[in-house]
Amino acid sequence: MFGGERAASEELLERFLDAAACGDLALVTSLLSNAPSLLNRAGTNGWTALMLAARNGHHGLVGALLQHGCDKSLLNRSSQSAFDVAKFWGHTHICRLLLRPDPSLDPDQLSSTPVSQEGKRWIPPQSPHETYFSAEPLDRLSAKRPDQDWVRSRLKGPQTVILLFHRLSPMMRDQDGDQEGESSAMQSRLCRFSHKEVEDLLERPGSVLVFLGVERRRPPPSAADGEPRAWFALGLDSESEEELLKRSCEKHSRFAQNAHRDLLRLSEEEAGVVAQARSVLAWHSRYSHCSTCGSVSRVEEAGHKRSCESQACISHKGVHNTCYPRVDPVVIMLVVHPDQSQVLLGRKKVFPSGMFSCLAGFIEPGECVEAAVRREVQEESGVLVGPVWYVCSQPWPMPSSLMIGCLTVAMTTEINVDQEEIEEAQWFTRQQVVDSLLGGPRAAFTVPPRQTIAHQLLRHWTGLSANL
Ligand SMILES: NC(=O)C1=CN([C@@H]2O[C@H](COP(=O)(O)OP(=O)(O)OC[C@H]3O[C@@H](n4cnc5c(N)ncnc54)[C@H](OP(=O)(O)O)[C@@H]3O)[C@@H](O)[C@H]2O)C=CC1
Ligand SMILES: [Mg+2]
Ligand SMILES: [Mg+2]
Ligand SMILES: [Mg+2]
Ligand SMILES: [Zn+2]
Repeated sequence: MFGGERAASEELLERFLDAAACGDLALVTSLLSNAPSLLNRAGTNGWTALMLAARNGHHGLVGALLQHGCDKSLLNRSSQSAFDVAKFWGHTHICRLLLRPDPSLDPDQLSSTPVSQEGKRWIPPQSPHETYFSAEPLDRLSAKRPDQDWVRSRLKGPQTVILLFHRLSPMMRDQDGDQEGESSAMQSRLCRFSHKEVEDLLERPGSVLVFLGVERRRPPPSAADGEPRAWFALGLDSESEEELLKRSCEKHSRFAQNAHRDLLRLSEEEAGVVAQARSVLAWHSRYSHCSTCGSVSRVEEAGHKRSCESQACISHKGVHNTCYPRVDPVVIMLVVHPDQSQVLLGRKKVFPSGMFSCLAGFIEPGECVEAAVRREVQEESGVLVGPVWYVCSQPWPMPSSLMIGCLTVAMTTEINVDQEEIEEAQWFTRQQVVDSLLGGPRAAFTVPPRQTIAHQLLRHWTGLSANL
């Protein structure tokens, strides 16, 4: 290409990218009709039109660029995809658009992982929810819980869904029928039962029924009773797995064997439902007796409260902390080096080899989030930290943690691990973190799965320190 032509081409690209940044749909469309090759071209720092439109919240333009078939897997020089940019700036509606499968691709292509020009992969998340386990597809209707007649009538509703749990594991089935597969991309679904199918199980000794809520979407006009569909969880610890599995007419049904692995294969919506159900059932299984006087306690409020059978017990007066399900707050923090270009990650002995994650620890009584962050970082790594910022949270139903995700800046850098809990801690550079998030041969360590808040904090930090 001659110098003059190149300058004209660069000028055209600049006009095109400017139009995309401003959300000028008419100009973008007209430039594309004359020069279709502009679609995936990148300007300074590797930013494409799609990234600029996503950055500035231009929903219509993002949709139009996708319809033109633009490549949403491209990464800029800070290794950010258009999705990362949209998520960073809080444009959830654009995130949703970017996650929609591309109808023009054949199904085989859809399942393959996109590859960028530089050969780096962008692994699309499943949905724009802040964190896995945090979706709230059901309206919990907590005010209805004490109304036993209402709860009973919803339980018998023709559309009602009942989930079966055996020792805190939900009955589920793998979409592709592969029970042994290890791929985290493999999807599983919860097995759903009607009232009729499990009616007899409700009466079994030790069974616990928990009302989870009703679906937010309106029922179809054809719905038998016109009521939104209600969801319940039924915990059965004394029955045998085999007996319960016989009730499923779906092939390959099974109970989750390893919660940390199997529960991460559900859709975001079902994971949100399981987060509530599993934590409440775990509390019932460990608190069958009153922790104040030792008497037997009974289930109340549709599975959301327990009351001591002894009328004389002081747990009936004042603040009944022992009567409600547990939520254990945990701080999880990404410690940023004073030079801002590295972060501190640690390895627990139980981690798979090569995996490093954020430091974390339970908040203790009388401690605020900031103090817990400072104490746990010092205990586990010997590093002293200063300011603390909240980023996002995640329910973690193993069994009832609420992870409070923070960023904090170190004031000292020398590492001295506690050896009890953490066997190794290390500072990693931004490039090492980015390469590890992308996977592949350049990864310096294995990152925790994308469903964990530790993964999300790492992504958040690479976004913050990128040129967004
Ligand atoms: N989603 C995510 O990304 C991540 C989730 N997590 C979860 O966070 C939780 C806590 O992290 P972890 O680093 O283990 O915590 P800590 O650093 O506080 O250490 C755990 C130890 O604290 C004690 N402990 C257990 N339960 C409690 C409690 N309710 N309150 C206070 N101390 C307790 C136990 O000691 P002892 O055994 O001696 O009783 C346990 O070994 C875990 O459940 C873990 O699964 C952690 C990291 C990442
Ligand atoms: Mg810890
Ligand atoms: Mg600790
Ligand atoms: Mg601790
Ligand atoms: Zn009591």
